[in-house]
Amino acid sequence: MTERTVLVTGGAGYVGSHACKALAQAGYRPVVLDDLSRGFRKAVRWGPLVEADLGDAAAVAAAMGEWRPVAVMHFAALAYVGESMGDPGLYYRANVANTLNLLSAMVQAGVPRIVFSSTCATYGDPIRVPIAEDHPQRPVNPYGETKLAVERMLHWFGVCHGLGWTALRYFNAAGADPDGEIGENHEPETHLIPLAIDAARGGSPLRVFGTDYPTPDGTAIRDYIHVADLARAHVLSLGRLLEGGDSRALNLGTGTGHSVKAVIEAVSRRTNREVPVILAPRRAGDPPALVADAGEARKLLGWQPACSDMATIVDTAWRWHSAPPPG
Ligand SMILES: NC(=O)c1ccc[n+]([C@@H]2O[C@H](COP(=O)([O-])OP(=O)(O)OC[C@H]3O[C@@H](n4cnc5c(N)ncnc54)[C@H](O)[C@@H]3O)[C@@H](O)[C@H]2O)c1
Ligand SMILES: O=c1ccn([C@@H]2O[C@H](COP(=O)(O)OP(=O)(O)O[C@H]3O[C@H](CO)[C@@H](O)[C@H](O)[C@H]3O)[C@@H](O)[C@H]2O)c(=O)[nH]1
Repeated sequence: MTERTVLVTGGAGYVGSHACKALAQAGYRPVVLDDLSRGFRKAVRWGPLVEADLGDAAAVAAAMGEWRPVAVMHFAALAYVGESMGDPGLYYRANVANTLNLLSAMVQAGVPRIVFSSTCATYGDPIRVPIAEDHPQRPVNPYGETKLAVERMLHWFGVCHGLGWTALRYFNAAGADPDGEIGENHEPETHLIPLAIDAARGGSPLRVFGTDYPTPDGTAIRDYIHVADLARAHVLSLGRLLEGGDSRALNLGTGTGHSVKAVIEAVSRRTNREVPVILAPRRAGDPPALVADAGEARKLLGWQPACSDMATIVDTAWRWHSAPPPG
């Protein structure tokens, strides 16, 4: 076992690359395993890249044997709700079957701990807001269902193989590295804040999906959590597992909701530009309001969001989208 080495699947992607930076700053060596299908070679800056598909069980087992990590952080997944509704099989293969390859390789190599990217999409349409970890999990799309399947898989690998795990249920990841080294880069981009910024810069007008929600201004409410705060929570979760902390799921959010309209206003304020909008019908599968009760993460990890106020989220995202570093 190489004490400070952490295998980071999906470390060339948005959240994974920020976690690699936080790991390196905390003295770990992040080894990224990514097939670059939706990530970027230039985002792998804090350790080596193993270019491999998680679907290739032999390659995953070989990486585990070669690097002998003390733990795995598992970000690699497909993460578009709409895409999952069009091709659920794709999502079961990418998110469930591939994770089975990963967990099997971990058991075989004796790698005892994993921090997993789960999502508030495992809760489905909330019956209570803010949403705590004991809220019923009834996903309303295959994406959320596959993430829940992995949570159950982790449970049974824990019971049967002694695997230690933390499933971090993120709410809406947003923002960019405050130093401007990395940021959000999805192709196609479907997320609200980058699309609002693009609209402010003269791109396509932003479509506001739904103005008839039962919310104060009629638009949907989400809990936006800065990607650097997410990254820090991963490092704290890893530390907790290394110290023998129990296996569990934790919500990561701020506890404060922002409507689509409020986000647009924040982008407009920061950029000093108008955000052209088109009012559009609701997007299928979008609940009216998702807000986290993240009290457990605060208590167990000693974690506090530090840069998740909307002005900082938009400021870091705007700086990244205005001046991505070359290379
Ligand atoms: N972005 C959010 O708001 C959000 C919210 C909740 C949960 N999550 C979860 O967090 C994780 C990261 O999300 P993201 O926004 O950074 O996504 P992303 O698409 O930016 O990153 C995913 C990375 O995984 C890699 N990958 C995908 N399939 C692979 C495979 N078969 N083999 C190897 N690598 C593969 C991609 O190349 C990419 O680099 C995902 O598991 C996602 O479900 C994201
Ligand atoms: O062009 C757009 C895009 C989004 N929205 C709205 O903005 C809000 C946020 O949408 P988006 O940024 O697409 O995030 P979510 O659909 O909430 O999903 C994200 O957050 C989930 C957890 O909440 C994760 O599981 C997903 O992976 C991640 O994509 C929603 O109300 C959307 O309807 C618009 O009005 N117009």
